[in-house]
Amino acid sequence: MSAASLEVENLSAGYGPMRILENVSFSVPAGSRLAVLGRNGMGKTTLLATLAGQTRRYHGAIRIGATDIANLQSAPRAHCGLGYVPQTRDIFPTLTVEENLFVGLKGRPRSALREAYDMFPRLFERRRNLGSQLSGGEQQMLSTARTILGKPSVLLLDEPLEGLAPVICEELMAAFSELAKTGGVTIVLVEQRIQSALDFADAVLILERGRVAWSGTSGELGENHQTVEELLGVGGLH
Ligand SMILES: Nc1ncnc2c1ncn2[C@@H]1O[C@H](COP(=O)(O)OP(=O)(O)OP(=O)(O)O)[C@@H](O)[C@H]1O
Repeated sequence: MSAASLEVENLSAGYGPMRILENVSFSVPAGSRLAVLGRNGMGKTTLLATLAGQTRRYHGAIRIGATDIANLQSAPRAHCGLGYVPQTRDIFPTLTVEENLFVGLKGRPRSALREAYDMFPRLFERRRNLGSQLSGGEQQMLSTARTILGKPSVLLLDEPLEGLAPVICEELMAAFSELAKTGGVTIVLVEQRIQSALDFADAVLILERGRVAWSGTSGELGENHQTVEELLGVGGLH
């Protein structure tokens, strides 16, 4: 699939009766990169999980290109081009790296595995290792590569750098940037490392208690120290 736009309109969602997101609206043009920022517990993961169809949606539209996917279950959303890499890095620990990647092929030929190995050469080196034998960074690479093999047009990444050493973070961010440049995919990134997110993204959305508190370009936020301090609770970018 090629990159598609993502449009979210008046989205309210939560868990059972507990409303977390309130009237969230934003749009991400095809092929561009949005970073979703916010302090802990502000609804970032809930937003991605809602886009992926894994929470209770009260109302609102979610469009990939011209298709409204809001009433679809998770699996058909994936068929419409939505790729989701959750914070939990849902890999299969008892399968090898290569077997994990097979799951992502979704009917594509085995030769397509080359795309995953080109993106993350470490996975090729460890292709016969079990998922449980991978480091945190390698698990993140595997989870991302498996999703990418499904050729999503919109890719949701939830805190891919969490708990990883700086050198691995750089490796991952470089791979994501390369993917965004050449892979024909629209990317929504939830990240705590603000500077990494700003370096990566074209546009930024800040969530505060489940609502959009600020949106603009990465450049605008980088210069807006007051907003960074008020909404992200940090004195400077890191
Ligand atoms: N499965 C769940 N059931 C009920 N409430 C939940 C569930 N998951 C999250 N919440 C609540 O929803 C709110 C938003 O949580 P969410 O994980 O979306 O925030 P976040 O911005 O991603 O936080 P963090 O940066 O800490 O990961 C929090 O108050 C959290 O306690």
